[in-house]
This record gives sequence, C-alpha cells and structure tokens, in this order.
Amino acid sequence: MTGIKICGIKYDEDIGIINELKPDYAGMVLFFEKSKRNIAIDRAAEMIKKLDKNIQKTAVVVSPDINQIKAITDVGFDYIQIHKDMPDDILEKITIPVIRAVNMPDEINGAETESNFNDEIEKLIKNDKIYGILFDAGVPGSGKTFRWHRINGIKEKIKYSGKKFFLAGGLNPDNVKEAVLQVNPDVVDVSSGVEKDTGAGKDREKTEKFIKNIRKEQEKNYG
Ligand SMILES: O=C(O)c1ccccc1N[C@@H]1O[C@H](COP(=O)(O)O)[C@@H](O)[C@H]1O
Repeated sequence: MTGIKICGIKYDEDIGIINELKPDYAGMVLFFEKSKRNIAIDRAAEMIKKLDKNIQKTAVVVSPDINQIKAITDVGFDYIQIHKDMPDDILEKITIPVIRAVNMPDEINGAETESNFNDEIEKLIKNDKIYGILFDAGVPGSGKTFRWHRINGIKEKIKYSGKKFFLAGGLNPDNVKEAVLQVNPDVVDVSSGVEKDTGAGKDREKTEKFIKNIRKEQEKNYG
C-alpha cells in the first residue's frame, strides 16, 4: 500500500480536511519565512492537538539549527523533514526520526550535474536516524516535477535498506496514479497540487481526488 503525505497545512479548514480524509502523514512548514505555507511553532503546537492522533505529524524545515530542532521536538512532532543543509553535528542531536529531503539538482542538457549523488544516498541508508529519503524537485514546495527516471538506479537500494522511499515534487490528482505505477514509492507527498486555486489552504475536492486516485488503483491490484 502506498502511503500518503499531505504537506503545507496551515488553516483550521485544512485540519478538518485532513482529519476527514485521513492521509498517513501531515506536514507543516516551519522556520522558513520565504514560504507562503510557513507557520509559527505555537500555531504548529495548536494544530498538532487538533489533528487525528493516527496521522503522523511532520515538521518540514530548511537547514534547521539546533534551537529549531529542539522546539520541533518539544511540541510533539513525530518526524522532521529536512531540506538543504543537514550537517552531521546537527543530525547527531536529533531525537526524532528524520526524513531527508533530496532536492534534485537541475540537469544540464538532460545530464546529471552532481556525481556524488549516489554516495550521499549510501551514507543516509546506513544512518539509524534516517527514517526515509524524500525526492523532490529543485525548489521545495514549487509544485514542479522532476524526471522520475533519474532515481531509477537508487530507489530499489533505498527500499531494500528498510528506509521509506518518498516521492514528492509537483504531484497532483491527475499525475499521482502514473507516479505510483512508474516509480512505486512507499509514500507519495503533495503540497501545491492539492491547494485551492487561490493558493491559500488545501482544496477538499483536490485532496479527496488525490487520495482516491491512489486507493482506487490499489483496490484494483490488491482487492
Ligand atoms: O511547501 C513549501 O513551501 C516548502 C518550503 C520549504 C521546504 C519544503 C516545502 N515543501 C515541500 O516540498 C515538497 C513538494 O511540494 P509540492 O507538492 O511540489 O508543492 C513537499 O514535501 C512539501 O512539503
């Protein structure tokens, strides 16, 4: 069964949608003022209390410092999703499971620009603090996809390691079925693709369609 993560929740209406549709994970963006989905830590604490206890709460951050990590742990998040910098000394101090986000570097004329990509994944696979590895497009939360075949070589390695393999980046109700068929991730992750057209908060119909399109496919395959 493919897990589902709905990211960037911010409003009370979003909580209602999440509690009703019950994805496996819900994500909140913190300490990143540049994002329209950014919320304050106190607001996150309030939202955690209102969310269904069976939904795993994930703090989504960019290059966090140790004080931010402490605040995230104190309010009761289940996971921390880290984009960009994650130095070893910071990782050592984290006490909740980490979802390491890999923002795929731009390709130049269809070719990879980073040769050490595989080395980084190998290192993550061996680290007990890492719960999962999440592949996203170059700019987090941009609603853009990347060419999925770029991770063909490493996805099985992640799966066999026992870490969760998350696919993110520009997923939406219309492409998620194809993403599951082509990539077969453990978890699909969406933010922009299930937002209202105004961009302010989650759209109930889009979120429901996203979830139904995955579950419908699974019912066909597993009954
Ligand atoms: O959503 C953001 O603004 C954001 C900010 C900082 C780090 C991550 C962010 N979003 C994450 O990006 C992926 C993919 O999002 P999308 O579906 O392409 O919009 C997802 O994990 C978001 O939580």
